Amino acid sequence: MSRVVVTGRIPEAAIEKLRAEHDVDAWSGPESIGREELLRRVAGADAIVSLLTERVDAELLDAAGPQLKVVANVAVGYDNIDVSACTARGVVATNTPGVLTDATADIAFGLILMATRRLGEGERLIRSGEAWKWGMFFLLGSSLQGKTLGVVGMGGIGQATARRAKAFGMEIVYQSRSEIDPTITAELNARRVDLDELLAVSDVVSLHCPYGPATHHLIGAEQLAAMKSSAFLVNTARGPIVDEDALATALRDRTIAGAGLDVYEQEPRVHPGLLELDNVALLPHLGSATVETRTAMAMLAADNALAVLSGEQPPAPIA
Ligand SMILES: NC(=O)C1=CN([C@@H]2O[C@H](COP(=O)(O)OP(=O)(O)OC[C@H]3O[C@@H](n4cnc5c(N)ncnc54)[C@H](O)[C@@H]3O)[C@@H](O)[C@H]2O)C=CC1
Ligand SMILES: O=CC(=O)O
Repeated sequence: MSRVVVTGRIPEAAIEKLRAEHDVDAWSGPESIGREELLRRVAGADAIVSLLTERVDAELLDAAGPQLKVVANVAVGYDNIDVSACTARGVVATNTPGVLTDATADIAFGLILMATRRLGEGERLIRSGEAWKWGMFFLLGSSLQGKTLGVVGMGGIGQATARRAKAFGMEIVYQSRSEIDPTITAELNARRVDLDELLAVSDVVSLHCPYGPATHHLIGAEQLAAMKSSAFLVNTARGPIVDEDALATALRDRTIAGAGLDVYEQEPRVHPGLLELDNVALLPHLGSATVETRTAMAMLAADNALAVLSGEQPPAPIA
């Protein structure tokens, strides 16, 4: 029997699956586990099932000890994990791709609608108790039909967001580091462009690339200035891909028309400049937050951990 440490609350079905074979120590406190407690608990662990709020770095891996075999992140994004530090210690790192693709694309498209149709503003107005009535020019937004969606990072979630946009009558352009299956781009009638062209031609720019040194502040003042003044920026990827200071300024000065955000540079802190603005829709990192999706993510993370502990190839290794 191996020792499995789970760093936060995850669906019970996944805990039961792990418990059927191993000794499981699952953090179940109402708050996230503190760093000191985490460092203490991982000592002697053979597997760590981690949440994206936990930093898995050399310090944590060393605190676990040389018997550690696997870090199974319950997320597709793994910018919280130092993968080279894992590799250097012979620890397999895994993630949960695929199972959260549709849920996250739904939130990306929800933010596109919130931003372009001013849904948050309308909701806030009703709840404020202020008088309102239908008017020809009341809370006018922007239509999506015939407009262009620019997808930055045409992986699983980028493609699923593009599919939704196509159903809304949008044209698709995309920028991606890797080659995309031509049958998918043909189905979406999607045209590959570089970032400069994408920013210049898109009415909505939606970010779906991973976060890392190559994408830190990929969108800053210069890129925002290169967008149409009528365009919207949507970020469901990771906060630090966007320079939030620059975004707050661009939204305030109407360099761009609006934005929709699910992720933030210093989560859970939201840039105070954004909180003051009406032309940005703000969600609290809800991308994969459905019962079905979170269960599927936790089960995949459990399968990843169990496979490595049995000496098998995990279903979703990071590299
Ligand atoms: N808001 C939320 O709750 C969620 C956020 N995410 C974020 O979405 C990201 C994408 O997830 P998936 O689509 O499943 O991953 P994926 O690996 O299928 O797609 C990522 C795509 O980005 C491309 N890419 C990598 N570097 C790039 C760069 N510098 N510029 C442009 N494209 C680049 C890759 O080639 C790949 O096509 C995750 O890394 C995660 O950070 C994922 C799930 C939920
Ligand atoms: O942000 C969520 C993820 O799975 O990545």
